[in-house]
Amino acid sequence: EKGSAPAIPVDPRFDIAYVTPVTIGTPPQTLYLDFDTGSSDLWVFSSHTLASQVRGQMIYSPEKSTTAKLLAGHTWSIRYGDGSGSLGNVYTDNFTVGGVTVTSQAVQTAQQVSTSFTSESDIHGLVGLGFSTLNTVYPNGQLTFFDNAKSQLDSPVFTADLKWKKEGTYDFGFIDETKYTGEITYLPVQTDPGYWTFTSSGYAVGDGSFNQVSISGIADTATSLTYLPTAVVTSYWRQVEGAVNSQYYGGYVFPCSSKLPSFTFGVGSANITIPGSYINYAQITEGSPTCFGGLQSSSGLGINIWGDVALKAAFVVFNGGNPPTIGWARK
Ligand SMILES: O=C(CNCCc1c[nH]c2ccccc12)Nc1scc(-c2ccccc2)c1C(=O)NCc1ccccc1
Repeated sequence: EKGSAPAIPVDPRFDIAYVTPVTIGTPPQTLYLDFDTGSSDLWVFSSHTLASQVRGQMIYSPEKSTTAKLLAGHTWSIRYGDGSGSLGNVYTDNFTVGGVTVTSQAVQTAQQVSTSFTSESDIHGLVGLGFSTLNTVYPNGQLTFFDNAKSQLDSPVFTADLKWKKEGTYDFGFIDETKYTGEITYLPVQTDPGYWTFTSSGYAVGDGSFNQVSISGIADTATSLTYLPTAVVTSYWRQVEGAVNSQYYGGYVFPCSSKLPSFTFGVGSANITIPGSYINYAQITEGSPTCFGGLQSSSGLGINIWGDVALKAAFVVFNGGNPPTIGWARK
């Protein structure tokens, strides 16, 4: 089996996230979910979510699905690094994305969500594509959609082809050769604690010299920006006149009129180049002459995150084989 589904940017002004249509239950209920390689819970806005915390999101109503089954005595609660989070109960039901169906997928129904999720009416939940060890369901952890689907896929892989301000795709079970140029470079993945963690071989700013330095970080489709070590990020923004690391705005800001240099990162003996335009993330407020950078320091996080700003410059293969590996190609 194999499938393909669109990755639709939530806000065409700036790619804060990408959502993908899925159907849950019988008869099928359609929701648009954020596919997330940086976590492993599949949770949705639901008929159980506090009404005051729902603002236009589509919801999953298990009571309207003839195939929904409550996973009695199970609950979940997740907290993301940005302080956002959600919690609730668990059902199993039919879950389909891009034509691939898992018949008894654990679907975590939210009873409560934090304000950042309430305010994002285009995101109706998340589909965790990290390793199932990160799943928060208690007392028994549940498998991700990919772990459940793996055995029925032609190949135990999924790929991300995210695009700048345009619709991209997630493919399941196959690698579409038309989506990339040159070769795919595969790297080993550290699966502990459960992220797709790999080590980049270094970086270059614009057409400057390449700095050979190992940068261990996670490939995260649901983190908008890219967070790298301070030394790397400082050497990038030093090339931009007027760029400052603003305490007030919580990161590097710069004059929107700047022409930003590209950022190249090493993957084995190959490399991926992020065009400067991808690193001009957004005006700090509508109409402001000051813009917020898409490349920020990871020093406050304790982890380096290759988020959408980096991923959308590449074709990325998440290989769930034994051992798992991650593949990068230019496109
Ligand atoms: O959680 C995810 C992926 N799901 C995000 C879902 C989500 C959370 N608000 C959302 C809002 C909209 C859509 C999806 C989400 N990735 C990881 S791995 C490690 C960290 C981390 C650990 C410690 C400290 C910091 C990060 C994060 C993290 O918190 N990223 C979000 C972020 C990272 C930095 C800054 C802001 C956000």
